Amino acid sequence: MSIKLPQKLMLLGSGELGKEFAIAAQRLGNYVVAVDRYANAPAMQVADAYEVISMLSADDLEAVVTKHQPDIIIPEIEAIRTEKLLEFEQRGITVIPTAAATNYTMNRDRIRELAHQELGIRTAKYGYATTLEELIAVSDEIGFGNVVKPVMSSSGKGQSVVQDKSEVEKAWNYAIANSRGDSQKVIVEEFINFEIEITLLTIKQWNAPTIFCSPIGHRQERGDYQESWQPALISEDKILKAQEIAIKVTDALGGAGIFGVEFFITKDEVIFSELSPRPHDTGMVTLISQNLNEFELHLRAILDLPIPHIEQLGASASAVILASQKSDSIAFSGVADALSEKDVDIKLFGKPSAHPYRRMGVALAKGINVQEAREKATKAASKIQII
Ligand SMILES: Nc1ncnc2c1ncn2[C@@H]1O[C@H](COP(=O)(O)OP(=O)(O)OP(=O)(O)O)[C@@H](O)[C@H]1O
Ligand SMILES: NCC(=O)N[C@@H]1O[C@H](COP(=O)([O-])[O-])[C@@H](O)[C@H]1O
Ligand SMILES: [Mg+2]
Repeated sequence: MSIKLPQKLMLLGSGELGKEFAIAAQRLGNYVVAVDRYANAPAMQVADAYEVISMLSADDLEAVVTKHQPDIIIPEIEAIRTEKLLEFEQRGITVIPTAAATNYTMNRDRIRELAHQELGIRTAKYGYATTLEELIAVSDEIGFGNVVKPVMSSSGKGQSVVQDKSEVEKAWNYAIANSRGDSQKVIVEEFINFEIEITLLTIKQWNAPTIFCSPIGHRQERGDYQESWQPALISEDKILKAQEIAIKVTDALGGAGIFGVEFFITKDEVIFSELSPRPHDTGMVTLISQNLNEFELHLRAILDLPIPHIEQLGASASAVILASQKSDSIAFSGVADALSEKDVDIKLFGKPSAHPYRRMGVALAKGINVQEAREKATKAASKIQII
């Protein structure tokens, strides 16, 4: 297969990850339509056209696809009416990585069943609940501490760590209140006491073997990523084990594009957690750490362009810049100060409004080792204030 350029690409979801993808796509002259639930979303600012719709509405999706006639649809978030994507695919539009893959990963339960039940991959012990009573019962089976998450959510929304029985009701209410769409189902997972958690960026190509980036280590708070670094210092045999699992899952999902495959690494085990069939937030470190970043890799894989070599450029890190309060008028201070240090870069996403913990930007750094890179990135991020 050889894909002619330019292509008309429709991004479903237009946040910071979509913005960097749109920039990569534009650099090869493609036409980008950015879609999201609110106006002036980051990717819309760099796209040829944009649409504001509910991506959970089949009618809204139909209207924008009819209007723009994209060659390729590229989901950027999980919460999309994925049944509609199956229909578009049947009508001959390419959906990345495949419509079935977006359907599997829209909810945590489907991808978990695929990995654990069908492919026999080691995951945390887990169960589901659709009422508080069920959650109480299933929590007892799984044991404490455990982690309760809505089956449809991302970036830690609605997620809590439950230490004992007295906290179950609070976790239920929090999960249901923060679930995306109309889902009332939660997953309970055994708490894994990992040494490190990693994202293995896995690039599945149309006509070439699957390739990998060097593993990315990360640290999360409230279920949301705070800093990431590359390379993650884990043993070669654990990397090979993670690659083997990533190949299994991504082969089952099919198609082409980058996947962020998440693992918990314990002293003896490599435990599959979940995956994004698209660039991963922790993979923003590749904006500084590689010759081709995760967005360029996604684009090349989608457009069947060669990836002759992925070069890791040395110890690098990213640290998030979070909002601390609600605001509709965003301005930043401290940018000059943060950029005064060598090998430090800042990306500000241009989100039009803020609320507590919303990710507004990211600081990137290179260092003589991972520890120094992390310190530089964290220090740079801390200098940026939202005023
Ligand atoms: N079973 C578990 N044991 C220990 N920690 C966990 C467990 N499940 C989740 N976590 C912690 O919470 C983080 C977020 O969980 P998870 O990746 O499932 O949520 P998410 O909302 O899909 O996040 P994202 O969309 O940003 O990838 C994990 O990266 C990990 O740090
Ligand atoms: N872990 C998934 C993730 O990082 N997704 C990224 O965050 C955006 C939503 O941000 P918002 O909630 O601030 O609008 C999404 O559009 C995507 O770029
Ligand atoms: Mg995750």
